[in-house]
Amino acid sequence: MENFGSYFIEPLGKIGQGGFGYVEKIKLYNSTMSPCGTFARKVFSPSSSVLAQVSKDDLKRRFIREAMYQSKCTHKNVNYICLLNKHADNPYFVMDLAVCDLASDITNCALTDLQKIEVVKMISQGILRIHNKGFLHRDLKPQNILRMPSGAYAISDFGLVKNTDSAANTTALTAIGQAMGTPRYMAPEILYNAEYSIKTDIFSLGKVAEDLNIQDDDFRQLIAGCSSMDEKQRYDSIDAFIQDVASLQVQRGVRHA
Ligand SMILES: Nc1ncnc2c1ncn2[C@@H]1O[C@H](COP(=O)(O)OP(=O)(O)OP(=O)(O)O)[C@@H](O)[C@H]1O
Repeated sequence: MENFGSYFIEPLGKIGQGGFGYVEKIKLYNSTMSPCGTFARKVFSPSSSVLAQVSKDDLKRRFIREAMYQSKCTHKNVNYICLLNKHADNPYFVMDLAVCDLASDITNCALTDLQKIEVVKMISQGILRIHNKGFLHRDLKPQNILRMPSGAYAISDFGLVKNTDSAANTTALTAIGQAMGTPRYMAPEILYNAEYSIKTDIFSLGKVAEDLNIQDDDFRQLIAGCSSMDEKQRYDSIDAFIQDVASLQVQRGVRHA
C-alpha cells in the first residue's frame, strides 16, 4: 500500500501500456482506511524508443502538463482526474476508471444507430469544453474516448493537448507529438503544414463519427461537414455542429438533454 497526502493507494493490476507510461487499476482509501472506490492510475514510464528522442525531464514535464490540462477541463464528457502526484520519481495521476474504449465498442458492434448519434453528441460536448478552455486535443480517436460506468463517453489522453494561448510545447515535444498522431484522424493540413486548429479537432471528430458507420443519411451529411478534406468546407466551430445536430433532432421531434 502506498501513501499520497491523506490517501492510500492499493495497485490492483496493469490495464495497459502507452508510449509515456502505463495505466493500472487501483483502489483508493482515505486517511481512516475507508475505501473511496476503484480508479485508474497512469504512471510516468516512457518507453526506450520515446526516451531516445526526447529527454526524460522534457517527457516528465509533458506528462505533468497532460494531467494539469485534463484536470482543467472538468466535464461529464472529459475523463475526470482526481489526484496528481507531480513530485514522485515517476509522477502519476489518478482518474475515473473506464469500462472500455469506443474502439472496442465499434469492434464489438455494441451500439444501435440512435446510440451512435448520442455518442457523437457526447464527444462533441467534451470537445466543446476543451476548446472553450483554450485547448486543442490533437489526438481524438476511438481509443482515446472512454465508456464510463454511467454510460457516458469521456475524452481522455491529453498527451498531445496544446494550449492555444501559450508556446508551452518545445520543438522536440511538438515533433514527437506529430510523429505519434494517427494519420486516419489527422486533417490534411496537419500532414502538409503541421497546422493544428479547432478545425483539425473537428476533422478528427468527423473521422470518429465515420468509424461509427451511422446509417441515418441526414446525420451523415452533418458528419461530412466535419470530415471534409477541404478545411473551407468544414465546420468553423464545434458549437455550430452541435447546433445543427440539435436542429435536426428538433425537426424530427427528438427530445435531447
Ligand atoms: N481511465 C481509464 N480507465 C480504464 N482504462 C484506461 C484508462 N485510461 C487509459 N486506459 C487504458 O490503458 C491503456 C493505456 O492507456 P494510455 O493512454 O497510456 O495508452 P496510449 O493511448 O497508447 O498512450 P500514449 O498516447 O500516451 O502513448 C489503454 O488500453 C487505455 O484504453
